[in-house]
Amino acid sequence: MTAPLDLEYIRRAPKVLLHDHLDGGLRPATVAELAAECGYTGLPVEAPDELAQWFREAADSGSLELYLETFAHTVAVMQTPAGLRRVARECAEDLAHDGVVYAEVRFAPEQHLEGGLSLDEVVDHVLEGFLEGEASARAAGREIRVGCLLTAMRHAARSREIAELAVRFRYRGVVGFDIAGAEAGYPPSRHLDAFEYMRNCNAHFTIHAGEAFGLPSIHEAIAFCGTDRLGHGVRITDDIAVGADGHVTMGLLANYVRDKRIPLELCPSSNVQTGAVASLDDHPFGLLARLRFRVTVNTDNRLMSDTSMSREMLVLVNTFGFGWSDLERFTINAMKSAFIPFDQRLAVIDDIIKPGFAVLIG
Ligand SMILES: O=c1[nH]cnc2c1ncn2[C@H]1C[C@H](O)[C@@H](CO)O1
Ligand SMILES: [Zn+2]
Repeated sequence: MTAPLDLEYIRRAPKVLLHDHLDGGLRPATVAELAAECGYTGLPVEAPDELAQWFREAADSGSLELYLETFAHTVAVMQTPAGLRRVARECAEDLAHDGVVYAEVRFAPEQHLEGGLSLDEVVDHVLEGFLEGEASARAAGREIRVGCLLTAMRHAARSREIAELAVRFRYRGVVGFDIAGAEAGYPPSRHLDAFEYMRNCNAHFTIHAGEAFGLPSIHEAIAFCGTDRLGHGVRITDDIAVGADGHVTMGLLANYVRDKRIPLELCPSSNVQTGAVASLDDHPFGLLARLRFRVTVNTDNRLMSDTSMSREMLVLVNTFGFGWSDLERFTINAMKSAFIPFDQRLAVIDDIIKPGFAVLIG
C-alpha cells in the first residue's frame, strides 16, 4: 500500500541535501545559549521562540542583501571551538532526525576568525562536530553522512585561499568549494583563479548563481568558471518561454544546462524570501521538473526559512502535486550530483534510496 504523502511519511523517506548553510541552520535555542556563553549582546530578542520568529520575519525581506544581514547574529556566535563544534554536531543530528541520509553542508571559514582561530582550525572544529553528530545520530538509530563544502564570500578576496583550504582537507571530510554572498555586482568570474585552481586539482565546486542576478551570472559560472552545479540557478527560467498554448521555447543556455545535466540546487522557501521568485505558486520548480532539468530539493537556510528538508518536499507536493516517484527522482538526481566518488553515490542510491522509497511507494 502506498504511504500517505504527508510530513510524517516524508520524514521517513531517505533524503539527500546538497545546499544547506551551516550558519543558516542553527537551532534558535543554540543561538541564545551560545550568545550568552560568548558574551554576544547584539541579539535582537533572546527567547528561542522569539528568535525563531525574528529570523523568519527578518529574512522575509524580498532582497538577498537584507536576507544576508540576518547572518551577522549566527556568525557572531560561531567564533569559538566549542561554538563551531556544537553547531556542526547539532546540524548533523537535526538533518539525520529529519531523515536526511547524505548531506553537503557549506560555510565560509573566513567569517569565523574573530576569536583568533586559523582557517585550518576553524575547518578542523567543524569537521569534528560533524563526526560527533554522525556518531550520536547512529547511536539514536539514524545513519547520515555529512560532507563539507567550503564557501568563499564573493565580495571578499580570499577565494583562492579558501579553494586551497578545501583541497588541503579533501581527505578529511571536505568534498568541495562554493562562492556565496551578494550576487549583483560580484560576478563569478571575479574568482576565476580559485575555480581554475579547483579544476587543476580535479576538485569539485558549485557556484551560487542565478538567484539575485540572471542569465549572465549563470553563463559565467558555467562557461568561464566550469561549475559542476548551480547554487539555485532558478533564474534559468529567464531563458525559457512558455506560450499561451503551453508550448515551451528554450534558449541556448537553458538547453545547455539541461543537455549537460547540470544540477540545479533549488531552494523553494529561500527563493521566495529573497524575492528571486514572487511566491511558491510562481516557483519554476514545477516547470523545470516537467522539462526534465536535473532538479534537486534543498533547504538553503533552515533557521531563516523555519524549514527542513521534509518541509521543502511537502511544500512542493502541495504546490505542484508531485507524488512519491517524483520525490524519489529528485532524491536520486541529488545523489547523482553529489561530490563524493561515483561508486559511493551509487551505493547510496542502490542500498538506501531505492529500498527506502520502495517501502513508501508500496
Ligand atoms: O542563498 C544564499 N545566497 C547567497 N549567499 C548566501 C545564501 N545563503 C547564505 N548565504 C551566505 C551567508 C552565509 O554567511 C554564507 C556562508 O554560509 O553564505
Ligand atoms: Zn545558499
